[in-house]
Amino acid sequence: MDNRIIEASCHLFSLDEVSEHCDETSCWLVIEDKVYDVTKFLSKHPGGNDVILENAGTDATIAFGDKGHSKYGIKLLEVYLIGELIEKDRRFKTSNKKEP
Ligand code: HEM
Repeated sequence: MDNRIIEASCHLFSLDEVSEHCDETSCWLVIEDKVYDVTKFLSKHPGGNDVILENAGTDATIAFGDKGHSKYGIKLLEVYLIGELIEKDRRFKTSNKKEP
């Protein structure tokens, strides 16, 4: 298990906080209640930065899932994981993490 991921998952954010990171200077996405900072990935995205920026600061679960990303694409998300949503903003309710 990757310690970096465990540590990153301890950070809890609200959707409001995520929504402040909505452009190329700071671009966060929510996918299945996890929060990703993909700012550094924008210029590397094979699908271009526009499609990510259109979803910047929002829950991009559907947008990401709709494009049929490969296993590699899904795995790559882990690199950009910074935390997860607070309980009240979760849609998937899969986390056991307690809020501080
Ligand atoms: C809402 C967000 C996103 C949208 C709408 C989106 C859309 C797309 C589209 C349309 C392609 C196809 C490009 C082509 O074939 O010309 C693509 C490819 C790809 N995307 Fe995304 N993407 C999103 C976020 C991400 C994120 C966050 C990652 C990883 C950190 C990622 C990783 C990849 C990879 C690796 C490919 C190449 C094909 C594959 O391996 O699946 N994408 N994306």
